[in-house]
Amino acid sequence: MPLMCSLQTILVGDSGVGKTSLLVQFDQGKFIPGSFSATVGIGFTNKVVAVDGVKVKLQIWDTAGQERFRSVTHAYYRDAQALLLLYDITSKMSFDNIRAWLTEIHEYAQKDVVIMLLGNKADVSSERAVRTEDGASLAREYGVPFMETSAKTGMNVELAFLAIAKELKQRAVQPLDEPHFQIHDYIESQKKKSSCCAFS
Ligand SMILES: Nc1nc2c(ncn2[C@@H]2O[C@H](COP(=O)(O)OP(=O)(O)OP(=O)(O)O)[C@@H](O)[C@H]2O)c(=O)[nH]1
Repeated sequence: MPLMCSLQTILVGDSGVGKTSLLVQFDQGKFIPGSFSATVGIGFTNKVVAVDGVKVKLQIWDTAGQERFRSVTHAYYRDAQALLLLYDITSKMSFDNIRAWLTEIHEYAQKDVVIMLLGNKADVSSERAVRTEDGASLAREYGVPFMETSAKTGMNVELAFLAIAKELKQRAVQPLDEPHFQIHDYIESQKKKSSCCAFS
């Protein structure tokens, strides 16, 4: 299978929402429970995924959510083609901060960056502080796709990254006058499928 393109994706959101855990789950298929060790600065992982018969290399940058690293991470926004913006469904504050994150993204990232909103820690339903419909409605307001994920169980983790890879790959190969791949429709159809079938 030929390697088609290399794409840069960046994970952002408040400290502790689960950015590193999401990336570890996607890359290694595991969740490391226990004490929380905040990311210092920035790290990255390369992951090759197959999209419609071609290989796409995702270079995924994992940023530190802590305020004191903000100027370091801004520098990486510029080169990103996609951005996964996370909040924690058990933290209302992390959700309330999403608007501020989006303001920063619009200031520093490329105009056509693909943004996806993720409500992580969906496995911790007993401590839920943000309703699914509130996440969906904020995403609609900004015109970005949305899903809830769990870095612990793996729920929707692969789907989030593969939807991004598919969107970016389509943008890279598709002439502008052809009908565009619809990331929202794709995610909804895959969410319905995933309750019964493997991702394809
Ligand atoms: N139950 C549950 N815990 C999670 C999930 N994702 C992350 N955690 C836990 O939340 C804590 C913070 O996770 P990290 O992945 O380090 O968070 P981060 O967003 O990378 O934090 P910074 O590096 O400071 O920006 C850790 O204790 C994780 O084990 C999840 O989906 N479910």
